Amino acid sequence: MSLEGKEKKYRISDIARELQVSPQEVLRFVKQEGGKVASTSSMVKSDMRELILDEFSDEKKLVDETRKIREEKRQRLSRLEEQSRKTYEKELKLKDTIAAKAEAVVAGRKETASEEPVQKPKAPAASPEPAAEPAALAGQKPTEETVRAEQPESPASSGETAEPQPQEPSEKPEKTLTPEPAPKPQEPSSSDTHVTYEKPKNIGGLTVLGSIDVESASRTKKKRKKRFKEQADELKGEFDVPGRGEEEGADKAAAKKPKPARPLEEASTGKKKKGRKKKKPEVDEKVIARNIRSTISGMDDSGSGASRQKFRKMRKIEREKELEAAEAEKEAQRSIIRVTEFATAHELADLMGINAKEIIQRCFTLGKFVTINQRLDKETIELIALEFGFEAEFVSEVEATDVEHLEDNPEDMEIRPPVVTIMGHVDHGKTSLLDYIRRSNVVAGESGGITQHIGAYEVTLENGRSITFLDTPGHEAFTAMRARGAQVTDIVVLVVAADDSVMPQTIEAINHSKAAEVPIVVAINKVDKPEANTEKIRSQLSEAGVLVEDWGGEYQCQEISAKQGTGVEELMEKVLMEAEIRELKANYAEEVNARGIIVESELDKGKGVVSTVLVQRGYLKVGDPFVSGNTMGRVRALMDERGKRVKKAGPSQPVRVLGFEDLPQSGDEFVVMASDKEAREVAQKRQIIRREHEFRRSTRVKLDSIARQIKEGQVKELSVIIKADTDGSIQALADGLMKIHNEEVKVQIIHQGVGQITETDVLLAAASDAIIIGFRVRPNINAKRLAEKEDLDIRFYSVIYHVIEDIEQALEGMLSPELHEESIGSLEIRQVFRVPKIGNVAGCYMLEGKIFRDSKVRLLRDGVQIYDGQLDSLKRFKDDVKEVDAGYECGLNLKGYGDIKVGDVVEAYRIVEKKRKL
Ligand SMILES: Nc1nc2c(ncn2[C@@H]2O[C@H](COP(=O)(O)OP(=O)(O)OP(=O)(O)O)[C@@H](O)[C@H]2O)c(=O)[nH]1
Repeated sequence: MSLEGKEKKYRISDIARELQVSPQEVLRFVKQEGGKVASTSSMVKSDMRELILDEFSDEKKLVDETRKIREEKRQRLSRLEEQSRKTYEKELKLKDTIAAKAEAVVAGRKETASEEPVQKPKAPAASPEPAAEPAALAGQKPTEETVRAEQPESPASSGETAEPQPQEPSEKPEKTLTPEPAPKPQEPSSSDTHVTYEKPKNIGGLTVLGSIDVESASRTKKKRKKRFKEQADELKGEFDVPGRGEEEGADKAAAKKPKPARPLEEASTGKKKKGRKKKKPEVDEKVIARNIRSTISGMDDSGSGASRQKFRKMRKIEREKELEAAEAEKEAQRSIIRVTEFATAHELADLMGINAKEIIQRCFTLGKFVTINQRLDKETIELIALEFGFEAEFVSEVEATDVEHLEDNPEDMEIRPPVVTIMGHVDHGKTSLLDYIRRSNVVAGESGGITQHIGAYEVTLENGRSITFLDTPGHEAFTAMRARGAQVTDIVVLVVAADDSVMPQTIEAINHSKAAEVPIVVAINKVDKPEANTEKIRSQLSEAGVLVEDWGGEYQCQEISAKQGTGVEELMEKVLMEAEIRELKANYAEEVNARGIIVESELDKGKGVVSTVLVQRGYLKVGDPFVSGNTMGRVRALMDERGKRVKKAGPSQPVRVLGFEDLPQSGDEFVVMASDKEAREVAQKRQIIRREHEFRRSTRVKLDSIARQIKEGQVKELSVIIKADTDGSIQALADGLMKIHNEEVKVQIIHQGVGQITETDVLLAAASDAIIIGFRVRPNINAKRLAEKEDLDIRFYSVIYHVIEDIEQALEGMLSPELHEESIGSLEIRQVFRVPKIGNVAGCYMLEGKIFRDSKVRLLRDGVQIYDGQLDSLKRFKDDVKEVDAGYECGLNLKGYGDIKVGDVVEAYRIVEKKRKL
């Protein structure tokens, strides 16, 4: 009674097994439904079980269908086995009979009767028909046995045994066997001793235990035989695997061949009926086992679920191999130290597991004096590491301070939604596809809140499964992320317009996906257009190395119309199928520290830094302290793409995060730390290293430090911008520069032009890390300021030989102390007075700096130098003065030069000697 009252309970893992889904998935669902369960071995009541079955109804259907198919196949197979078993039994019985008869014939008669039975069995053995008989003529069985006991041959089979029967009894065989001589001659057509068939009729000796209507029985038998043969052929065809069929055939032949030999031996020796019987099952088992194996493997090949299983198996093996390789690499990596440039002696010592003193001593022997906290340059680090038997691998600050990746507990790993990027050529419909998916799945299904662009969004399909799309169409974003070491995309949907063709960007997308080893699902778009030619696209794709499934390849392909929405659902199914094959999993444990990747960041006026984080591990929760790139923070708020606040976000879920101290970059890793303190420590460490880099590494190529930069491998070519007063000067300079030979570095002129140095020249130089050579030209004021700000090297020359010499020496690191021109002030000529005896006098306004009476000056017209010399006089009103400051007017005239015009600029400069920096 109490048992009846007790409701039946089911274990979660059993239900999961039944549904062939992950127990964790079921557990999660039960928890979602409010079930109080602790683990996958917890029990649930039948109503919960119903709920689970309901939730996983698709999976259940699939499982049921697979089971049904398997069951059918198994039944057919066992039928076949049964038939073949019976056939063998029959054959062997027949052989016994024949052998016995042969003995009798040898004993009782003359002739070559002993040969006949040997060949005859061959015929029945070749055809499995008799197997149908026992089933059909069950009533005969006892007859067979009884007869065998007395005179084994005759009743053994009503059909085939008819041949030997006539050898002994003459009465019955005639009745029973009259219809048989007809079929017999057909069977042993290969035999050479058919003649003897006629004779057996006279051989009597059978004991009749009962009579049967052989004619009708044989008709039915024949029919059945025929039917069975057809069935067997059909099944054979169905189960046969190329190559296996032959094997099996060979097996059968092998199994059959010895049989005729046995009766022959035995017939001649006339013994061992028992022994023969004992051997029978042995042969049968082997053949059957082989049949089963080949049939099952045939089933495996044909089953769609099985191919997935196969793939999983392959993946498992692959993963094991990867693991082994990783282990081997780990071993090899033990002698490699990952160090940032400009690490301190102390840090380096820590990394190598030695005392900092040893490093200081070693540096001393190398002629370098360093202190424990002194930062070492790349070259020194490499040298010291080598001295201690290590190889230095230089890493970025983020890599160096990478937060330890903790192992995931396999129990916490659950299937996660795939992350998809849509790629394709311009105008092939990427945005339209994204829009359609979004419209049909997101907006429609949700109420309230305006969907914002957050760089990624999750779509839940009708079947309840989700896909996360990275809303950054195009391979640039994909590649940019990858360049930062972030592999976020699981699957690429490659959109190709059916009314166009495979285009350069399509090829690029394919190459990028392949390089990243990301699977591609092809979407042939715009099939609604009359000019759409999908076959052409398939062919072009195959040429581009993407052979689609319909053409026998491995890439799934779906024809769609992003505009009308046709095929989009199927496309999503294919994406999910691809994801399923890949078994994308993530750690769903509540207690692990979440990790993710920054997809996008922006500075919001009201909210501060807002970043979209794609969670990859664990649950990101409000209040979590984190570090991301060089910044850190504490999660102040989490929002979905509709701006709705959420409390947490799990794997593959994109979420807007508030609480960053600074703007992180997309592709930066986002790691939740145990405490604010730890987060701050890591972030600060990264910031220090970054600052040090910026400080230590001169980003600009400078002529006086180029040799060092070449040595450090930072510079492989010296880019030069030439600005000169005339075309002739440019040609002469360019020719001279191109002749400079240096093994490690080559000179490349990236731009040349006549006229003053402008802001554009400076910007170009800044962007391409070039130096500017001004040959008898000067920069305008803006260009000058920009060059100062950008810390750009602009060199001024008036003699071609000096340019070539300087560059040659610079490349060799032998640049002599530089005679550097320092501009001290500039004036603009606003009036020109003609003074008798003196010549032209300029009325000027001091624009900037100062001018001294003994200053060297050059006259510039439109930035081009037209005179270089000295002042003849410098006056304020009528008085001679020694200097004039900015903002004042003055009068001056140039020594020996009177061709001055309003608007010309007089630049005062001095030559200073600057030591070469190396
Ligand atoms: N007839 C038809 N037109 C489509 C289809 N899909 C996209 N289009 C049209 O093709 C044009 C380009 O589509 P987009 O979605 O902007 O293409 P895209 O690849 O995102 O283009 P970019 O963002 O410039 O790279 C638009 O005018 C769409 O209306 C479709 O399935 N059928």
